Amino acid sequence: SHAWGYGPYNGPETWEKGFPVANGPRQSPINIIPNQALYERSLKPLKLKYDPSNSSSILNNGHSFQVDYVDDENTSTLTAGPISGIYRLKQFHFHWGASDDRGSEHTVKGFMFPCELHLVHWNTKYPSFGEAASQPDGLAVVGVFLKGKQYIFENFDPKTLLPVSLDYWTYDGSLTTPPLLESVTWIVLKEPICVSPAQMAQFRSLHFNAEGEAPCCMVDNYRPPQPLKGRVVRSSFK
Ligand SMILES: CCN[C@H]1CN(CCOC)S(=O)(=O)c2sc(S(N)(=O)=O)cc21
Ligand SMILES: [Zn+2]
Repeated sequence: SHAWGYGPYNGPETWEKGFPVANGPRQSPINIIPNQALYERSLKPLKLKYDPSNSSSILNNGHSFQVDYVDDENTSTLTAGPISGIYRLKQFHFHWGASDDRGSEHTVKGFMFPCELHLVHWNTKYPSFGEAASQPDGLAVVGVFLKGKQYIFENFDPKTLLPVSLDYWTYDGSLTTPPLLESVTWIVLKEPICVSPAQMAQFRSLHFNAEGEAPCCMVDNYRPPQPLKGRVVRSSFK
């Protein structure tokens, strides 16, 4: 079977063939309707602790580009928020559009941002990332919207990718790419961060395919919103 992707013949509408869970009860992304979210004051603030020295590599995996982290210690972790226990940062990556009118995976009242960052963490109650990825409480992904504006990065560690406010929406969902595992507690931050048009142009200059082949720009690598199927989205803020 041909590999999954985002094109007309292997895109999100075809994924159910290889991955029947595509029509499962807790698929991601979703459209977030803020005034239908349930404020829960018992939801704790997120605690994100990142050690920049844990970053190990950056690679184009043919679907996005991702920065991988060394995850054999609790030095870059997500705790509190809607989760219990300690989740370790495994990698972060992005999804974006061919133009600024689309690209994010989650939408807010139908609004699409040009880009969305995903910080992927796994539950250390399981022996490994791979094991955690198949458990209903195995992963926690922090989603951050990106919008257009001039934005300078002073130095580079995941903290600099986070907005001032860590107010968030949370719901039980899945990977947004195959294998679409329904193992993700989604934590979507309300406040976007800013990137410049030049930075978005850099994203759009990446390619889906390998060097030497006819270049195919890596754009529109997002899955559209999936049915809520009765799930409740909770918010950490009023
Ligand atoms: C291109 C492949 N993407 C997936 C690879 N991984 C799954 C590994 O299965 C054992 S993963 O856990 O690193 C994640 S998180 C994620 S999203 N967009 O929901 O945040 C997609 C993937
Ligand atoms: Zn993602």
